[in-house]
Amino acid sequence: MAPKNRLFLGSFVHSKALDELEYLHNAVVCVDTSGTIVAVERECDEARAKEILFPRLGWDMDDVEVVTAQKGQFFFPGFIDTHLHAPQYPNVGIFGNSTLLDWLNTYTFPIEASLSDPARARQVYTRVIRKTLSHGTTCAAYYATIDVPSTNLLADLCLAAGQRALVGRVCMDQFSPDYYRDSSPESALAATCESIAHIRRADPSMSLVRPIITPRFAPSCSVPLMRQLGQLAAETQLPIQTHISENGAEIATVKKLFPPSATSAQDDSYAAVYDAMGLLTERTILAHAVHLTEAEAELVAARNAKVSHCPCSNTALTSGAARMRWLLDKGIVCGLGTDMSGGYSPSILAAARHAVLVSRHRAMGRPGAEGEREKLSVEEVLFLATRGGAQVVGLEGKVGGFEVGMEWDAQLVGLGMVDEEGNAEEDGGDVDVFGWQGWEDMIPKWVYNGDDRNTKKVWVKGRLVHERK
Ligand SMILES: O=c1[nH]c(=O)c2nc[nH]c2[nH]1
Ligand SMILES: [Zn+2]
Repeated sequence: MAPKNRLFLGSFVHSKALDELEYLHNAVVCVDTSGTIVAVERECDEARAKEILFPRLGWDMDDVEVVTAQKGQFFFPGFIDTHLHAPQYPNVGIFGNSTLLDWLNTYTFPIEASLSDPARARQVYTRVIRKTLSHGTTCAAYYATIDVPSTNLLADLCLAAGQRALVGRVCMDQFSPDYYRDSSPESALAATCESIAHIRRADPSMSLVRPIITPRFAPSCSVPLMRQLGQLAAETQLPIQTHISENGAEIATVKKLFPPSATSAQDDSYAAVYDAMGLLTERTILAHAVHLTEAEAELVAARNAKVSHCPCSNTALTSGAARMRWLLDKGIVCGLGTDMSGGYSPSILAAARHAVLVSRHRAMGRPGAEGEREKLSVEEVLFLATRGGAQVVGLEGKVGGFEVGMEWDAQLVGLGMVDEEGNAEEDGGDVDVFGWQGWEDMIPKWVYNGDDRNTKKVWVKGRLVHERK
């Protein structure tokens, strides 16, 4: 069915600034057939929209779909997951007591290698896309595997399902098992180019799905491979994603594998290695950044590289508690990542909640103003989940908020309004709200207790891509 112009009515909530949400009540948002927001009007209803907006927009009165947020419901921008591994989805929740390097060998490389089976890849990727959409993730920066056909399949499936995505074929030519490793830098580069070409053919305008250059992390990439990928990024201007400073043993490995004599880097720090390889750019997404030194953070900030904060993963793998306030104070653009399956949850709402809690753990033991400053607020983590994420993936101005000219990537959130008999009027999951509670109460209740039961409908670029039955 051809898309219609759409009129969304009700309450809209989005980030205005890092620490400020904006509430638009009794508002309307008009979205045209291309999925672009063409009008936003406060204190307006359907009749008034038809009277004043439709003539201006040249819209046919009788050919518009109307979507109304009911009591206890509101529209919120779609979440952006700035870091996750699609092939690891079957392993969510499975990590035992492992830490990064043994987790990779025990759990992660075997599951990723097994996805060269096309039937399994289709099954897992179909599921991970549906699952993340059902949690309100309208855009995801995916790592696939080293296998080209299944990486391409992931991009195709995102496109078919309507999920906005960056899809990266993983590069790794060392420090990995024989059964799951690129045979040379040249073959890794060729395979990457093959996948890039496929994704570009699949979505020539890159309106929904884009390729992303993906050196797994420094330890698993040789110097020649990293250099070639850096060159490719410079030539193509494509984004890059990788991991940085997640875990102590990993950092020690980087120092051992990449002395400045091998890289011509200014020192043996993790960030300096990427910088010397041409991989630290304004289009680079660095996952974790838990243990960056002062000098490294300055370098990341100077290069305007972005950070994906993955608090569920960092806690699950006992990697550490990222210093988010410190990174933000340096002006480093940050977003949130589930990092499935280092992270155990497909939900960015869960990542947001965990980001708040990790920041409180950082605050403990730091009495007074210093500790207070560590704490992230609900408003801040919702910014990271939406507008911050959009900046991280290079889509700021296009998604992450409700302004004219932006695309309608949104979720309809529904909370459980409790009636006078104590019954919740609709299935609000664990989020019961009472009539006397205001929006400033409802939003934190959603962040702390919400889940996919509250995600009623999800749109990407105006297309309805999930509806909770
Ligand atoms: O969280 C992580 N997940 C991974 O798959 C990975 N590979 C290298 N480093 C990693 N960190
Ligand atoms: Zn990761």
